[in-house]
Amino acid sequence: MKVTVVGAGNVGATCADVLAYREIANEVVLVDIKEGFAEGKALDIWQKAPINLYDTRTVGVTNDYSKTAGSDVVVITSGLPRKPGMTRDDLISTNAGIVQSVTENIVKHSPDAIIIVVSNPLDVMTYAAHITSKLPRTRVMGMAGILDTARYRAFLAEALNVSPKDIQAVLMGGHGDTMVPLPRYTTVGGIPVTELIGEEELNAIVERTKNGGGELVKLMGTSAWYAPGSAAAQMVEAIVRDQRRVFPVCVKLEGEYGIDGVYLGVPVILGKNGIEKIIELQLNDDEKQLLETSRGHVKEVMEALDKINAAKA
Ligand SMILES: NC(=O)c1ccc[n+]([C@@H]2O[C@H](COP(=O)([O-])OP(=O)(O)OC[C@H]3O[C@@H](n4cnc5c(N)ncnc54)[C@H](O)[C@@H]3O)[C@@H](O)[C@H]2O)c1
Ligand SMILES: O=C(O)C[C@H](O)C(=O)O
Repeated sequence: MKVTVVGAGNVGATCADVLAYREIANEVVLVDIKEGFAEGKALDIWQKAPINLYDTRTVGVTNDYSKTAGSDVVVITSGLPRKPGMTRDDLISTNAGIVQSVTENIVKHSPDAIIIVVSNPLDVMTYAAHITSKLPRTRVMGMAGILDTARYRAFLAEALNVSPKDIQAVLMGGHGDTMVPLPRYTTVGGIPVTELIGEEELNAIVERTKNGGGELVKLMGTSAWYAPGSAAAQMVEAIVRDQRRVFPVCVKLEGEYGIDGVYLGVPVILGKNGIEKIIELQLNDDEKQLLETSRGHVKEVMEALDKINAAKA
């Protein structure tokens, strides 16, 4: 299995490293626009192989997509991260240009690839990659839900003083302030979370989760990478090993949840064909309302992208 990761910065290099040391792919190609940068990162990861004992070959290239040819999965992390005081949506005009040109190159050299978008604003960059690639929606998806759910699970594990391994949760909607954590679908070792934690504390955790990316941007001056890079690698693993994992993933909705033509995080089954199935939960009225708010926000940013593209055309 061959996996390309575009963008050898914080998230891309972390993702490549996880793919390598966990031997999720046989070959990982890292691509960056900065001269020598991807080559350096790939060499560093390869030099770790004798220490951490793995065989995955890592190759770095500067903007040379011929080396990515025949990739089974491509992860797009190229683009600016936000700085303190910015929203993810502030990145739209710069990152749309980058994601669209990268997608053209990917599809030219790997027409059968499955594409996982990580660049922000996530839902709209998934839209950008999808319309540029012209691939079926099952093969172009965005990573955010695994990360947002992991933050929620990590905060819950801390509050309950239990292993994060035992916390199962699902979260829906856009990757931003309007994301929709679902306490009704959160369990701790099979026990509904609401039996273990008070409403006020749970609400505080939900709010912290919604602001999870911003909390890290404030602390570090740039956005997160360990959890995001690992989350993207987990999606790659589900695909290349045909694991049929159930994850929240950003995908174009075509009637599911009563939503058409908007890219939102929903629970899916992820396997060798990409999105094998979209799972439709029976949401209650409050949850439906939250999802509708999220849909409205993502739709607005999608329209902003349409305007940017129309102005360029
Ligand atoms: N979806 C998520 O949950 C999530 C999580 C974290 C970060 N992100 C997003 O991922 C993106 C990357 O974040 P980062 O922290 O790795 O940033 P970074 O600045 O460390 O790395 C980005 C890399 O992209 C490269 N790049 C820029 N234009 C390129 C092009 N045309 N072709 C190839 N490479 C190009 C840059 O040279 C840089 O090395 C940001 O947009 C960030 O907001 C998303
Ligand atoms: O917060 C960001 O800008 C990066 C990413 O979307 C995250 O949630 O960590």
